[in-house]
Amino acid sequence: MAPSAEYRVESDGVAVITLSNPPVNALHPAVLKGLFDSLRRAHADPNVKAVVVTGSGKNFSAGFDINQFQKQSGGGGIDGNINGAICEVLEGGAKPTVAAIQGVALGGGLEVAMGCNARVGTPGCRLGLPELQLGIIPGFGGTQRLPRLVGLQQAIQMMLTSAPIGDKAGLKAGLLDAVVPQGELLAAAKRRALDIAAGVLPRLQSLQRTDRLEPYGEATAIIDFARAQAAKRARHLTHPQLCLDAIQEGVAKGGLAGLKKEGEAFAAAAALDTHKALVHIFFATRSTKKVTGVTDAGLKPRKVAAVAVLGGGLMGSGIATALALAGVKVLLKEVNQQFLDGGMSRIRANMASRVKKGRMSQAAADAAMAKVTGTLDYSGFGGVDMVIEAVIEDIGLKQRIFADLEASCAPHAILATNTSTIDIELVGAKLKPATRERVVGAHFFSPAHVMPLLEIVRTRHTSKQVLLDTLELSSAIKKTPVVVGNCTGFAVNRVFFPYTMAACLLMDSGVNPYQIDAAIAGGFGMPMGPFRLSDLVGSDIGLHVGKNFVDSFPQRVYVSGIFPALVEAKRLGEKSGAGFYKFDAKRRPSPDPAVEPFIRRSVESAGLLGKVFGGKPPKLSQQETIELLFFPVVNEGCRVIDEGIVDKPADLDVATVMAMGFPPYRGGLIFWADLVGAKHIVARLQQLAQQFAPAGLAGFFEPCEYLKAAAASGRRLSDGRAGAASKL
Ligand SMILES: C[C@H](O)CC(=O)SCCNC(=O)CCNC(=O)[C@H](O)C(C)(C)COP(=O)(O)OP(=O)(O)OC[C@H]1O[C@@H](n2cnc3c(N)ncnc32)[C@H](O)[C@@H]1OP(=O)(O)O
Repeated sequence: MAPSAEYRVESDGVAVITLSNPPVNALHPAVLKGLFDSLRRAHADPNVKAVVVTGSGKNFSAGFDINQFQKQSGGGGIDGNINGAICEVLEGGAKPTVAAIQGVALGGGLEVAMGCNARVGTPGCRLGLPELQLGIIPGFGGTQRLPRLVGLQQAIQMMLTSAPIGDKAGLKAGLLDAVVPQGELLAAAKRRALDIAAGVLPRLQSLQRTDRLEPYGEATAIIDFARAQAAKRARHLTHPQLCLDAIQEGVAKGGLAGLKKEGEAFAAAAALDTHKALVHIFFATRSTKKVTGVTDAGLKPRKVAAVAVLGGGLMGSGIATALALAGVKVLLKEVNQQFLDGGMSRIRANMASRVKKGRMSQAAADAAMAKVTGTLDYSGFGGVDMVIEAVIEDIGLKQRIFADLEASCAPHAILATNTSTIDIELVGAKLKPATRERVVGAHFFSPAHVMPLLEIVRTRHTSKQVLLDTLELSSAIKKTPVVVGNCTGFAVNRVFFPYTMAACLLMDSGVNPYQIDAAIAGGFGMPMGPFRLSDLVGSDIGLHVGKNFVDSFPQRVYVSGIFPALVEAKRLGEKSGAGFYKFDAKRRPSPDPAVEPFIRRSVESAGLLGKVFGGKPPKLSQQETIELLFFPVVNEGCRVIDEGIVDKPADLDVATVMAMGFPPYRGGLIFWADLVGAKHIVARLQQLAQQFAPAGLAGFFEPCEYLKAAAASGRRLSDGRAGAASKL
């Protein structure tokens, strides 16, 4: 159905304009044109007394059509004409306008609603201005009208957090004038529009209102505070400040001046790489669910209603929590009563923590907990649609478990393993060929009920139906899935291993690890630096996982002496109270002088100072540190693309943002690498390979063929490699 705005005049003299662009009525230019043409028609028609604007289907509108940002540069072609039209024909035309809101009214959608003279909502509707999440600011007058409707304090909060509010909060704040059941929406909106036309209710224009705005001194203090907060929380981002500039101008000089400033600030934000990166992540996140040859194969996903989870440890209990929260029946199996009780209480604690944080009610937590049943044997396994095995990383144990599953489960049941290191083919190696088609990797990230990514690992045997069902389950439990091929580390851990290794290599060259952390966290924008992360994960885990990469890719690893030494001294990180950092009772980290002897010994045994740097530790700028750590990661990411481990390069962007904490406003690993440029990355890696060759470490930096080919041809790394043999 082509995007449009439908127009009809009803017998009571109300013109109903319906925004129509399924599924969310995004404001495509054709919808906007239709809206304004219809409004002009209504104002010119003597039979029309008032206008109601609504959306087709389940939603009012999710805002401006984000696809336009990718098609056109400079903010998708948004200009002052739209704001002019909103003022003239929506807010201030001859006939009053009322918005009838169901579902979402977000971004430009809410801005259109705020341009109307009143708003009627339905239970469950969601109202918000999430533009900052896309690296832009509201551009259809939202920076001016929202503060005038709900007050500056709440408006700024809504814009800076991008978080929508519901119908009750909307009514309380004054954003909605009434909330009525869905079936009465249109009638109630029409009645209100006719009452305004008849002068029974006042005709309010949001842009002219000042009654909800705080007094000037207070308003300035609120804006100043918001600026300081935004500078602290989003120090790499300028668009929150641009948003506040527009708000401030409106408060100081009035709504029309504010609108003008909003237009300038919008254009400035739209020109930044941040906006391009965030729009890329928006679409990339949605496109991971579309897997070539799987989701386009004409198969129907089967519902996974009951899942058995094997192992109630940290991962198993987290997975069980995620499933139960989504209403999936869970059978939790452990080897003895003590372990089972431990697993059940971990799930209960996960639920309790959500209740404490106000994220769910106690009643909802109880209902979710009631979905979980504990067991010590396989007797109930015949009734489940899927099993997720989350026991320790022991190949023999896993093979035995999968043989038991083959015997105990129904012939349709999906048999998934949550391994992060073991070859999935090996896990299913001893099963019948038909059973192997049902074996898949379901790699959750810890804590599994919190982390948003799920790596779905397919083997050469995994059937398309099993992949489709697992994708469906992943959506049901609100995880973003990335389907990947089977290799050591799959996609996420595989691109991650050179990161920690490069950090250690730099430390072993004599660079202070706290300085490295500062460059990567504060400087680049990762949630924490590699050494702080190592303390979070645990040096014992790091050492264990690292061995897999040393075995699989010996030609391009760096093995530091620091991890075995830390593990031996029981400096395991946060869980033992000390690692690279020391931790207080509240688990707050601070640099620890006691780790210095460990570092000194590691530097001495590495011998890099002498072999590579002539005895003097290198003095690297922040940028050089970032390049030394991330270019090997990009290099490995390119190998992952080249080997067909991911379906498309954008999947790696989503995976690195969601699992590694790569800053979303940099667009993910490969998007960022393209902004830096393959040519520069190759040149720098070659230079590093040469520099570290005397220590036998050229292979750690040597750029791969995919990267070199892109640098030579000028192709973007995110274009993927046409014709590459895919493992998917
Ligand atoms: C000038 C203005 O100030 C500028 C703007 O308005 S910018 C736009 C501001 N609006 C937004 O940021 C809202 C973005 N959308 C969302 O948050 C969510 O999509 C939603 C809450 C509306 C719905 O979520 P959900 O039900 O999970 O469905 P979701 O998969 O996200 O979206 C359904 C489809 O609509 C598309 N879509 C959602 N919002 C869209 C938009 N504003 N423009 C274009 N397409 C959009 C999605 O890409 C997806 O397409 P697909 O099926 O082809 O993958």
